[in-house]
Amino acid sequence: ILSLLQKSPTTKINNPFPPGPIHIPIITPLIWLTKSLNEIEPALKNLHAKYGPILTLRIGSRLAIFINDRFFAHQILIQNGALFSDRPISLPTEKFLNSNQHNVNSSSYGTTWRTLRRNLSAEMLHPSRVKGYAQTRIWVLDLLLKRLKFDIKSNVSVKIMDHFQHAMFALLVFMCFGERVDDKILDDIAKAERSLLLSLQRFSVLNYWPKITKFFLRKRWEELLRLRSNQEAILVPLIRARKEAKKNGLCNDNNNPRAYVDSLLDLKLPNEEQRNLDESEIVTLCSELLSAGTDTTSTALQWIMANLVKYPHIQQRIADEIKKVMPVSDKEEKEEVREEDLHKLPYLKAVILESLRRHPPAHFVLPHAVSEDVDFNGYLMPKKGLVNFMVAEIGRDPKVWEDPMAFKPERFLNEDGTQVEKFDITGSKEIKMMPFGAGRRICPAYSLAMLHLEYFVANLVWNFEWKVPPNGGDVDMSEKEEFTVVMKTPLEAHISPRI
Ligand code: HEM
Repeated sequence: ILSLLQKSPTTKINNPFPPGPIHIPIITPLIWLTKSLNEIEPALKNLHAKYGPILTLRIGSRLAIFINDRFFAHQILIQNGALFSDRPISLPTEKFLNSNQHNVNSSSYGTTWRTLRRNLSAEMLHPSRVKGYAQTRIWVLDLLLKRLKFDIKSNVSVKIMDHFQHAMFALLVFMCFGERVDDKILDDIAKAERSLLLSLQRFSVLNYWPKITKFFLRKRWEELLRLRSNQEAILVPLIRARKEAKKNGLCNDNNNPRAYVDSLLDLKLPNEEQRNLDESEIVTLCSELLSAGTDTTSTALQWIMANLVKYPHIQQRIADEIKKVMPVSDKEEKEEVREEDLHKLPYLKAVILESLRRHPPAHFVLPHAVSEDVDFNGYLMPKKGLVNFMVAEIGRDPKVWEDPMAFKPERFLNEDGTQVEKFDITGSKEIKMMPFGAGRRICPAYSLAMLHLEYFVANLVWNFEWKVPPNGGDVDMSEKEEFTVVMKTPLEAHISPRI
């Protein structure tokens, strides 16, 4: 209770906080606290309509500022990035899972974050490294197509989300540990990661009055410990196996590109006496890569394919575009669409951008923390205050996007069908949508994610025709919150080989 009564940090700036709804000490902060961000999204939309594009909520002991305006977002994230790129101090359960803020997404804006992010960007996401995993993508595509072909033999329609998640997982596990783990281990890793992700909200209550909850909610604390040790029990053997292989000089040749774990085993933390990461921290960082990359990408894939089922003419146009770049072949098996050819497919890219605009997998970014008191357009943004952005709303702004709820890939094309001046998804010059965030904390993997989406969608359309199942009615595009914002009714499609 004491923490809920804490005063706002003292400040020399006398401006008011941005406006917000009535604050009843203890009661309203607790009400907001019990809900996830996605749960309060509808309330936030109403509050923005009432108070304008910048508003304040007190959530627990924290002051949270929400932005629903692309110019403000640009001012904060790009023009004043250094002041708004910190993360909040993690709560006890979060600290337990993120190794005391030793991963990219949770670490404070400073040397550790820079070291971890630079390592991820240089070692895994640099174009030369991404190229090194081209064979892995071919293998995963083959895996995905085989699973779909197997499924359509016995089923009239296929629930595709599991297949997408499995494929993304296989790909990221390979990039992480440098090996093709068998299906059983893959399943175990996926289950361990998902059960942690989906339980986070349930554990949040443990962060308040830990001394009391440790006693009254002992079972829940034990469950958290069990989930983490289960995750370690699965991932540590893979880390040790790679360490051994590295020692024996078996890693890092053409057949065996450098894995994320290799880079983590070599990494030293400059502001912690150049120490290496310990095993538990490596588990945390690998888990971050897997969870940040799997659900986001497979959710995006599902929304894209749902739109292609809903709008067959858009699907057909992609298929026609691909046909033009494919070599004539007399082989019985279809050739795959190669990633070198993706740049020749502007309509495909437009479809993917339109889907990320209309159905961003994340409706908010991760909370940013303010580094020092800031006078922002006459309001006080206090040090340690949280700032977040209405990502979905910003991409649906009718002042930028005509008929914003309609699915129109042509928005991203010139009249002659070429790409509109390379649409800037990073928002560095101006923000029109921000599915990957923007500025210093932007998703470091946005190019890799775009590559994955283009490569898999191209090949899924090239290999199959996707339709509504017989008697399936229309595709239900309602949203539901999980870790990402997913389809409320998961996509079920009737798929048949494309002739
Ligand atoms: C369609 C796929 C993806 C979407 C929509 C997406 C979206 C996002 C968003 C909105 C953020 C938060 C930005 C902020 O806090 O301002 C983020 C951060 C992050 N993403 Fe992604 N992401 C995707 C794929 C990936 C993949 C494949 C990886 C890893 C291989 C990844 C790794 C990360 C990491 C490490 C961060 C934290 C960055 C930091 O705090 O510095 N993401 N992503």
